[in-house]
This record gives sequence, C-alpha cells and structure tokens, in this order.
Amino acid sequence: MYGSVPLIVRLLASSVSVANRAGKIVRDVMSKGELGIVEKGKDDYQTEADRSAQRCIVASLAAQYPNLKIIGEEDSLEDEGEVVSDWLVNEIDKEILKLQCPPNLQEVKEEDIVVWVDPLDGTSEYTQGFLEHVTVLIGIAVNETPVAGVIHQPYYKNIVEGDKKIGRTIWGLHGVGVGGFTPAPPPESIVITTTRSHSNPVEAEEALKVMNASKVLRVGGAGYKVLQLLEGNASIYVFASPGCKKWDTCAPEAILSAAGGKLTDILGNFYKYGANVTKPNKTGVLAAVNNELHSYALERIPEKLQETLANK
Ligand SMILES: Nc1ncnc2c1ncn2[C@@H]1O[C@H](COP(=O)(O)O)[C@@H](O)[C@H]1OP(=O)(O)O
Ligand SMILES: [Mg+2]
Ligand SMILES: [Mg+2]
Ligand SMILES: [Mg+2]
Repeated sequence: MYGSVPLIVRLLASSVSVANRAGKIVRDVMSKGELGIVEKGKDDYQTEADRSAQRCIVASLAAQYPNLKIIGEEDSLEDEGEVVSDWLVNEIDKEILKLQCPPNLQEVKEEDIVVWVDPLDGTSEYTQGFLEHVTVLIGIAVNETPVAGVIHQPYYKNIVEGDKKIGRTIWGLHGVGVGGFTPAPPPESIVITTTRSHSNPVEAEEALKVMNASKVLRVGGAGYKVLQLLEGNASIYVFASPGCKKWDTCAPEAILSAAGGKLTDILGNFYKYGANVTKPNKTGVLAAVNNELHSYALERIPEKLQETLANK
C-alpha cells in the first residue's frame, strides 16, 4: 500500500503516527506513577517511559522498513524482545502522505537513510514534573544530513474543534517546510535558550554572556529548545558544552532547517548523521531560526571556548 508515494514521505508519515503512540506510552507510564528510574551516568537517567517508547518506535519502524538503519538512545536495552503487540504501530498519517516530495529526495532508498530516535528527550524534566519540556524525537538523515523529522510533545494542551486534546506533533521536510504548529518570527530583542538541568561549566556560561541577551530561557531538552526558536520565544539556542548526542539534534535540526533555520556546533560546523559517526555532539550546539541570527551568535562565541571544546 502507498507504494507509489516516495519512501521519504512514507517514512515521515509513519514516524508521525509512531511518535503519537510513543507519546501516549510516555503519559501512561507517568500516570501509573512507577517510573523505574535507572542512572546511566552522571546527570543521565532512563525511565520506564524511555525504555517502552524506544521499543515501540524501533519495533514499529523496523517492521515496516526492514532495511533501515535505526539508532536509538536506549539501544543497549537488554530484553529487546519484549514488545507488547499494542505498541506495534502500522498506521500512517494520511495528511503527511499527501505532501509533494521534492525531486532530490524522490529516489532515496532505505539503505541511504539513518533514523535517529530519542524516545524521550528531557528525561530529567520528566522525572521532576516539568512535563511540557518533554518531547519524542524521530530524525531522518539521508547521506549524513537530517532532511526530515518529527518532534512530538506528549503534554501539549490544545483545543481542536472545541474539544480539549493532549499532545501535538511537529514535522519538517526539506524542500517542503514544516507543519503541526504555527511558526512565529523571532523576538524583537535577543533571547537565549539553554539547558536547565545539565549545568554549564563556567566557560560555557561565558558563551551566554557575550550574546547581549535581554533574557535567558532555561528549559529542558533539545527538542523543546528548538521549538522555542520556531515559535518565536527565543532567538538563539546555545549549549557550549558536550552532553547532547546525535539523537538529540537530528530531528530538531531537520525541522529547524526545513523552516529556514540552522543548527551547528559551537564552531559553526554541521554535525554528520551517518551510521558510523560517534554519538556525542562533543562541540556543543548553536542554533537559530535564520542565518542572520546564527551568524550573530557565532561571531560572538569566544575563540578560546571553541578551542577548548574542539580539543576535548
Ligand atoms: N550531560 C548529559 N548527559 C546525558 N544527556 C544529556 C547531557 N546533556 C544533555 N543531554 C541530552 O540532551 C538533551 C538536552 O540537554 P539540556 O536539556 O541539558 O539542554 C537532554 O534532555 C538530554 O537528552 P535526554 O533527556 O534524551 O537524555
Ligand atoms: Mg537520556
Ligand atoms: Mg535527548
Ligand atoms: Mg532521551
């Protein structure tokens, strides 16, 4: 079915449906109240929601697209076999299927794609009750570049046709644009968004000071921070330290760039998202909704800080 629709569009449409299901899993685990927190490392936690949402996403996509390379944050789960049948999603979002695939992506094959999955971005915030910061991220990279992606917000409250609804799904596709929300222009004065739970070392705080910002918005998750840019609440996303990984930035970068923005490291270089790259984004994150704001930020980052991160 839908075989005539180019693969990249089908995969994005499946990712939207799968992310919605994963978001419900995230809510269900929280309402049951048994988070099953495991400490993976310093300031690095995993909950039952991270584990179950990962299983749902990976199993659902692998069943439909068997030759796809899928890399998930929680890949090292020991009991990978345990997937509840109710988690296997084969629905496909009909609205996304209608998108006109840009010519340069029409011939993309499963072998050219790496899907980067962050089943729950903002785990610290999830465990601390900052639920609106939590997102589910599915990023689609073709030949190392993020070209499509989904950011799902399980706790976003909206009213659709008079009814209260929970959750929304933002998508982006290069050459087509973005959807699932209303983009807004950046704020009049510079507003920075940065981490709230992974403390910036002193030299990284320096990167915030030099931006001359009127406000610093400290929120959790890479997905939620990029949404702050897209919705006009912040101008620049600065994280001048290691800690983020490819699954944190792939979907946000795809959507931001589909909207005309830019996400790079602190040196201004793009990350690569091929199957064999190292997972950590060791040289930080610098992102903005347009090239002008990105250049404004990049020019101000102290060279010494760039050197420190590059040599880590
Ligand atoms: N030191 C770190 N250790 C583990 N994950 C990190 C670290 N720093 C950032 N991250 C990941 O990047 C996301 C964005 O970081 P921050 O909110 O600090 O700006 C975090 O939600 C977390 O993703 P996750 O919650 O999926 O583990
Ligand atoms: Mg994590
Ligand atoms: Mg994450
Ligand atoms: Mg995560």
